[in-house]
This record gives sequence, structure tokens and C-alpha cells, in this order.
Amino acid sequence: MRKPVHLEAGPGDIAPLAVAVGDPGRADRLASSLLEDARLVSSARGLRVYTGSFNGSEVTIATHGIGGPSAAIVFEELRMLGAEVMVRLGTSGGLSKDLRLGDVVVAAGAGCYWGAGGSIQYAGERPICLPASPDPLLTSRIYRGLYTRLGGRVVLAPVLSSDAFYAETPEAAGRWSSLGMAAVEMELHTLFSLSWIRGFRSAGVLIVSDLLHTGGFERIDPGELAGREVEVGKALLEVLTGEV
Ligand SMILES: CSC[C@H]1O[C@H](OP(=O)(O)O)[C@H](O)[C@@H]1O
Ligand SMILES: Nc1ncnc2[nH]cnc12
Repeated sequence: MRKPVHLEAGPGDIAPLAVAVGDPGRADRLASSLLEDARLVSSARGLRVYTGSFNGSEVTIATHGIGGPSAAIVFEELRMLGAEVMVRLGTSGGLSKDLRLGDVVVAAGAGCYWGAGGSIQYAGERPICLPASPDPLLTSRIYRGLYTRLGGRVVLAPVLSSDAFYAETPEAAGRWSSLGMAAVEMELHTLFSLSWIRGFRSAGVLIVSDLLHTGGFERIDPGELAGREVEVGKALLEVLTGEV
């Protein structure tokens, strides 16, 4: 197996259980609010990675940056350093009219534009469609655990991983929604595809931070999002480190 060339962490710095986030500020918040004895094990390129403990279990909280290609490098290197389970805790734009700001989407799968996110380059010379599905048992456990802990504001549905945040339009959002996807984000197609290629378990949990179906790109208040990240992060870590 190759050695990491981006993360500065070494052997023993990464826990088997990793929560991955796009925003380094979210990694800071989750580590300081939820982990005991958190230590910063990498900050190369501003992608801060912490390892500490939650409920007596060792956990890594890692930043993967924005977009599939950046995220793929971090997922690959976390795997090289010993991660066996990776759960992305991200934000997303709501496509389904049933979603409100702050709701949570647990990803049942991820679509993408053909060739997006760097994933296609893993598919070989005559590209095939990679299976972009999370670990089904882990996903079911997370969905049930979050539904109970977050008072039901949780849906289980496929999402779209886009490569172009500012190219999204209400029309595109309507089309994606009509194809069955509840929310749009940017890295889960890459995470799910890689999980089967590299042999780790994955799942995706997304807080709805903006609504695309309203046409106005309505966005959550930053303070409310920060609080919701910690609330959802705590519930997620309880599920991931608990029994069953
Ligand atoms: C809001 S900019 C796009 C950025 O946000 C989403 O996830 P995260 O909040 O974890 O960064 C999306 O997937 C992109 O990474
Ligand atoms: N509209 C959106 N598109 C992609 N990623 C997002 N993350 C939060 N909102 C998003």
C-alpha cells in the first residue's frame, strides 16, 4: 500500500473510526465540543485532522475540503493510515420540497455527473459506472439512531454529488428532485465509490444548510448551523460508538 504524501499524520495517529467533514471550522468545533484529549494530528493545507476519544472509543475527525478530488486524497490517506469506517458529516442543499433548513439527510446512495469528482479515473480504460452506495448496515443503524435522537427530522434518501456549486439552478434542482434525489452536496459519490475499491465501510449524513427548491437559495443562519453541527455530530458519535 502507498504512503500518504499530503496528511502529516503518522502510524497510530488515525483511529479505525473517522468522521470526515468539508469545513476545517466544523472539525475544530466537533473536536473541541465532543472529543476528550483531542490532539491535532495534521494541518497540512489547512485540512485539520484531530484524534481523541468519545465514550471511551478512539475517534478521528478529519477535514476533506471541498469537492471530490480533494476529498479522495484525504479518504485514501485516512485509509492508508488505518481508518476502517468513514462517515461524512456534511452540509447540503435541499432538493425535496419536504425538507426544511436544519433537517438531516442520511444518504442511501449518491449520483453524479458522468465523470465527475475524479471517481471515473478509478474505473479503468473502458469506464463503468461505479457503485456509489454506502455500507447498508451502517447506514441503517445511523438512520435509526439519528431518527430517535433528533426527534424525527431525518430522512433516508439518495443524494447528488455535484462538482459545481455556483452552476446549480432551481431548474436543475427540480430535475434532480424528479429523479429521486433529496439533496445536493459534493463528495459522497467519491467516498462511497472509494469505500468498495479500498475496502472500508462508509456512510453519509448531511445537514440541510440551504434550500434550492424555493428559488431564492435560502440559507441557514451560520450560528444555527454551527449549533446543529454539534448536535448532529454528538448523536452520530453516540450511534457509531454505541453497542449494536
Ligand atoms: C457550502 S459549499 C460546498 C461544500 O459544502 C458541502 O459539504 P461540507 O459542508 O462538508 O463542506 C459540499 O459537499 C461542499 O464540500
Ligand atoms: N447547494 C449546495 N450544493 C452543494 N453543496 C452544498 N452544501 C451545502 N449546500 C450545497
